[in-house]
Amino acid sequence: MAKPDEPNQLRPPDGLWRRRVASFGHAGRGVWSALRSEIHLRFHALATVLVLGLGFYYRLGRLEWALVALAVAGVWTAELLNTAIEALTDLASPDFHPLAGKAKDVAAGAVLLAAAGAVAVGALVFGPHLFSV
Ligand SMILES: Nc1ncnc2c1ncn2[C@@H]1O[C@H](COP(=O)(O)OP(=O)(O)OP(=O)(O)O)[C@@H](O)[C@H]1O
Repeated sequence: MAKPDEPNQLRPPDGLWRRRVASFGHAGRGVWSALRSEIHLRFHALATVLVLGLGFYYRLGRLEWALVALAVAGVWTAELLNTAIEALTDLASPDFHPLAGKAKDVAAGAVLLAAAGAVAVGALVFGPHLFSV
């Protein structure tokens, strides 16, 4: 245990804490701004609420929740990165450029893959609950 007159190695300086808290604020602002500008994200928010509701209704097990959480987080992550890449692409290349198109297409492809994975997880996790008699 650190003595009172010794600097505590485990505790970052105050400025660092402030910056960490500020980073959370920036991240939250990013999600909020993407939610406001992207209709797809609002759809994901609705789908997330529905999936969480279904999960509680069917009393999913721990592993099932883990899979659902990963699938939901995967789609949100892909969609937020896609939004960021679209914004950067529009900034860097407002005019038509094949590379700008490629960047946007690849980012959109990531969303498509994440969404396909989430659909598969949803079918495998909720299917047996929905169709069991
Ligand atoms: N600057 C550009 N240069 C070349 N192709 C582009 C450019 N901007 C967009 N594109 C092409 O048009 C497609 C659609 O781009 P857009 O910016 O409208 O995104 P989007 O798919 O409509 O996404 P969102 O609906 O989330 O805004 C891109 O995937 C890309 O193929």
